[in-house]
Amino acid sequence: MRALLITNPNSTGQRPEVMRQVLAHLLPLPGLRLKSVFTHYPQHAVELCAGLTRADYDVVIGVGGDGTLNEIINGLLGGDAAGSEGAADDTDPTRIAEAEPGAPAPEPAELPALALLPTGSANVFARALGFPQDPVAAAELLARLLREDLRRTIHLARWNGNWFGVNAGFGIDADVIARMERARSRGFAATPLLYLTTSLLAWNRIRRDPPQISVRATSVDGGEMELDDLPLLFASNTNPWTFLGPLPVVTNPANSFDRGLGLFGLTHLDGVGGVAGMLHLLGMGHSRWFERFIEKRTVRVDDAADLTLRSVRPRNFQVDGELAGEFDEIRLHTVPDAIEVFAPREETRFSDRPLRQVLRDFLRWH
Ligand SMILES: Nc1ncnc2c1ncn2[C@@H]1O[C@H](COP(=O)(O)OP(=O)(O)OP(=O)(O)O)[C@@H](O)[C@H]1O
Repeated sequence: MRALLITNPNSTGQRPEVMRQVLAHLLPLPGLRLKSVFTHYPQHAVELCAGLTRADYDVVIGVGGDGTLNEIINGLLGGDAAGSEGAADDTDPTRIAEAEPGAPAPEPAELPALALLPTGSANVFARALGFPQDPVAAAELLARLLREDLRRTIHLARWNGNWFGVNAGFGIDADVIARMERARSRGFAATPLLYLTTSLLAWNRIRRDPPQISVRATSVDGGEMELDDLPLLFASNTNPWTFLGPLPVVTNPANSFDRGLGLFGLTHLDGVGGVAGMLHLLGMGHSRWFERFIEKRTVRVDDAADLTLRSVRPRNFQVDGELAGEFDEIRLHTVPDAIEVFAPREETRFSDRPLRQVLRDFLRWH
């Protein structure tokens, strides 16, 4: 088996000692021919993966966080990375509405399969696939998956021709990422506690100045939905949508890598309903009575094929945890069976954890 290991030295948990232990699990695999490279700058992983086929490598193993994953899938599947870079100043809705949805995706069997070892801060993709947060434990699991050739094909998603694996949206998620990037540039570590504090500040800000997002969604079975003036809206390819340390933010419990995009929104942020919505986002309140209570205040689609999000004015837009620029209109769609991944077969059902377990995990993490 020929493997390309792409390591992002800038990812939060990357250390030489971690790499040594990761390689100690992978190198003894019989028949493995491993080439190891480091990324030298943002978007380098896109260049490293562009045009690779199964004839070059059987598997590309990313060592990094969700940003590294995003670059690898855009390289392998042919995303328009230049388009996302240039998007920062492009807020002309006409141009975006007419944007090409992107070149057709290659067949999964023609591409190297994908694997990811989590050395980022959130690592939503790797953890939602069932990998442990610790990269060395994840490498041990990956070694077994490679040895037994345990792979599955998963859905990915596109935005204006580019690809994403985890989530995308404009609103509070993008604002939190913008604030986190500012904090990191000032030398603060991207700890879960900083994420939590930043999220609460951003929540307070959008309560005072709600973004007014409208959405048009078509589900895989052809159903349609149109809503306006939502203060909060997320689109996700994974379940959970994100993690705050051990705390999974579960927006769409029925969502998975085998279904269309999940869409989750809140209609109001104020009052008891607003607090309930926030608790729900923090992984609490998946009991039947709580679900019924917030049902009237939430918008949820678990299997969306196509989505158009609009904001009354240009807002930060985030993709897989990285800022992609400011937009007032974005088109997203799901691509079924887009890529093979080495991952455990069994689904991880984060939303089934009882409240006691959620609280225990949260306290242990502190
Ligand atoms: N050599 C490098 N120097 C600086 N930045 C890099 C380098 N290689 C990759 N990058 C950039 O680092 C950014 C962050 O990477 P990544 O998302 O993998 O880690 P993270 O932010 O720690 O994790 P997570 O997204 O899971 O929170 C990516 O946007 C990527 O473009």
